[in-house]
Amino acid sequence: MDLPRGRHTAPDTPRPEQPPAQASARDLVRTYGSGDTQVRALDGVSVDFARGRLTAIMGPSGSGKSTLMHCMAGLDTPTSGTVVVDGVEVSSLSQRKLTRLRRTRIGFVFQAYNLVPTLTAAENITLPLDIARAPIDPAWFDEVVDAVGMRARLHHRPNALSGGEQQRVACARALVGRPSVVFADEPTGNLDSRSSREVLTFLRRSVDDLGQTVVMVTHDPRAASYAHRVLMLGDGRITADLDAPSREQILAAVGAEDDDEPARPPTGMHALVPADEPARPPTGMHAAIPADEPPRPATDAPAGAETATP
Ligand SMILES: Nc1ncnc2c1ncn2[C@@H]1O[C@H](COP(=O)(O)OP(=O)(O)OP(=O)(O)O)[C@@H](O)[C@H]1O
Repeated sequence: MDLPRGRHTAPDTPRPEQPPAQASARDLVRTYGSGDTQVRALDGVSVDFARGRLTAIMGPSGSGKSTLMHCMAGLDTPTSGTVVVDGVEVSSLSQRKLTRLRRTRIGFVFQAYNLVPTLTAAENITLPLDIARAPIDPAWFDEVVDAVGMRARLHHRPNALSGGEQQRVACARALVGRPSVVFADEPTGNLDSRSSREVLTFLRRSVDDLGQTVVMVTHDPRAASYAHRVLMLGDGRITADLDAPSREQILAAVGAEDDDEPARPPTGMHALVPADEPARPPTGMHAAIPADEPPRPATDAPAGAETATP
């Protein structure tokens, strides 16, 4: 295979330095349609997503990025091949068990934030757990909320939040159930560069500081440079596998020009929290949810809370 220059390995080469896989695909094929119009969106993809790593998936439009992620997350069914998430073979599950897996083991972040407009930020964050009737760990809720810097905005509804803030709420919602893997599909696609940096910094910190495993589809080399690893797809196959590439290496792999964007911001879990944000209250998450708020029907669940959709 003709891989781009840089630190790379062939896709199927064992990666001894990697921690154990949290999610894997073997010989994944996904075709759509039949006959002359059949599209082979995935053409035999085998990949391991290591635990505690941020992996970016890049590639031209139509190369199979979303299809790969949807198959990994149990949102699409492969034509052949296997997907294993957290030791469970996703591709063999019944619909009921698949729904349960998505609710409890997988977090989602989409380009469209998919927040429920009638709920506050705090309620949106806990929505998947509420629908799944799963317990909420107040300390973890606090940690996630502070990590995304949304402490001062917990009572706001989405229409009172900026796009970046809404996406940070969506990130917190994806993480609050401590999923095995978070799948993020173009999480910065609707954001300006500052908000993108905030969301990407959080996603990277969620891996480095909270031990999360994140797989992110992106078109943006700058976004991909936050990843520990970048996979390139082309025509439904993995064409490059880059370890901790620089933005220059990513740009070379995608054949794009550098646009001189400033370097990534300083790291640090709480770097996102504005300096003027008030100190967090001593109480746990229940202080964040108004007592007079009516219970939410399960039908409110947006696509982003799909993990919790019955
Ligand atoms: N539901 C579907 N029915 C038919 N064809 C599909 C379907 N979903 C995806 N495809 C086709 O499969 C191929 C891969 O699509 P996919 O959305 O995975 O690509 P992508 O790399 O995510 O593209 P983009 O960057 O534009 O989102 C494309 O040719 C697409 O048209």
